[in-house]
Amino acid sequence: MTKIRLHNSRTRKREDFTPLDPENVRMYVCGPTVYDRAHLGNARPVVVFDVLYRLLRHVYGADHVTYVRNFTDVDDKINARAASMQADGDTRPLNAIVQALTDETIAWYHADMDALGALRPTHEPRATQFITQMIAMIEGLIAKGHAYEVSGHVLFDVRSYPDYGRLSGRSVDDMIAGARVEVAPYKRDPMDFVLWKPSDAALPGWDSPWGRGRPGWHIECSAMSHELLGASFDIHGGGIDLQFPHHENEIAQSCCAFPDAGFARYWLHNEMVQVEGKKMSKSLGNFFTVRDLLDQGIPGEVIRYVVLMTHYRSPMDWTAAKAEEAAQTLFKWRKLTEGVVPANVAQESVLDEIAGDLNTPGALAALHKLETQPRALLFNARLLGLLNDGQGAWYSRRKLFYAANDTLKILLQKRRIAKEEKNFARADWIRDALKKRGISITDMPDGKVKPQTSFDFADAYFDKIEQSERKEVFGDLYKSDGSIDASALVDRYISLVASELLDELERIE
Ligand SMILES: Nc1ncnc2c1ncn2[C@@H]1O[C@H](COP(=O)(O)OP(=O)(O)OP(=O)(O)O)[C@@H](O)[C@H]1O
Ligand SMILES: [Zn+2]
Repeated sequence: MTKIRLHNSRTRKREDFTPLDPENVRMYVCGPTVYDRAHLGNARPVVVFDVLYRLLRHVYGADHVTYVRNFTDVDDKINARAASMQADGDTRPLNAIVQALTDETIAWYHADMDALGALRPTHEPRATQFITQMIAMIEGLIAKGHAYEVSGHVLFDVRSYPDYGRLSGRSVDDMIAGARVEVAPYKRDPMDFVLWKPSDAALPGWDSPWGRGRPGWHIECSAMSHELLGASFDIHGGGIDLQFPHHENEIAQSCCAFPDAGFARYWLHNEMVQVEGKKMSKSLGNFFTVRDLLDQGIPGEVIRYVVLMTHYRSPMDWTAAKAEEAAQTLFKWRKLTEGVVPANVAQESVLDEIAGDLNTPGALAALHKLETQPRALLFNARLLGLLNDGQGAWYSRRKLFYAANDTLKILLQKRRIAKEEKNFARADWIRDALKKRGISITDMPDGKVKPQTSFDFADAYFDKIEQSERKEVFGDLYKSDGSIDASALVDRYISLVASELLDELERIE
């Protein structure tokens, strides 16, 4: 069996991975707070843990892995967004806005992450569906002396858990000094964090022993992982920005609620997507969404490849050069594997890299060496979630486009040959047919031919094409604002005319 080795943030060591139960390997990853489109940073853990999920499925069998990734659909950031929508004129009650906002954001998230070739996790619990379990867990923590109620709030008492801070390797006093902790008069210790807080009538809220209120963020993950994976499970993942305080707090809650269980055994954290050295984040406003990239015509598979180019424990950034390199490689690989039946064997060179703490750049390098074996290339690329069926539409479009480019070359070559053969009627037919469609060709001194047209012809052509067909013919040219570059449109127009004329030539000959 393939030996999986993972860097465990908790021990700060690379460890052999042995699941509690190989029949049911269990992983929990913190999912998004749903009030906005996912940015590229949010997509990174999705891709990273999808690679791990695929690896576990490969090694233990697809039916022997349970992967849970939650949706945080109750949160002050969601309430704030809903309130600002109300301020902007949305007349619905706040609760209705929150419901619509979270539903819509989840649908976007699914569409965007599907486009990246990420498998849907086994369970995608919404926090609001597990309020009962959260309340029960909080009651248990109070009963054991790990939490206390003050004026409608329930707080976790960090001093009651001596291991608090172990995950991030800090003492409580260091954390107080370094962190921006909310100081509140009702806290016994500034590090104590909220398990439950009161909601006024307008805000989402649930009845509880402490009055109508809502859960804190951290308790959501403790309750949902316990409900769906049990008190002990194998892997817990998320971005490094969650290590403290979120994961520290999850550990404190779960280990105090179920002291005989171990909670999560392997902790994995992905490093951040950065923009000019800073974490990409909504609050800094330095982000672009996955949807922005897709709308620019960058295929999801290319975005995924760019993410895989960097090891998950190193910071990464997005550059146009990387996207270009990814697109060229994937175009080549799709071409090599067109119509090929995948070999059903994982290549050690690829698998060892993935199993060695998810060394995806190493795995990509190993895939390059498989280019002479298309069947192996296809199977092993799919271990990384690349070259999936149903994700190659961009390839077909691009191929069509290249083919259209080729047809222009072929057409002009036919004209050159006709001239050489003194078949001037044919050479003139080509020139005149192009001219009729607004494309003039100039013979350059170096023997090359330069096609030229005015934008008006391209534009008229565009207008003539049925709305429903436009996506097929011009889909890859649209920019994120919905417009098409004039020069891209003109180039495409010339290519399309050339292929039409080639067809016509074939018919009349
Ligand atoms: N720049 C980033 N790079 C990598 N992962 C990130 C980045 N920003 C957020 N994440 C991860 O995305 C996942 C979803 O997190 P969440 O929805 O809480 O993001 P967020 O906190 O709303 O984003 P932001 O930090 O932009 O406000 C988490 O696992 C988090 O660690
Ligand atoms: Zn979490």
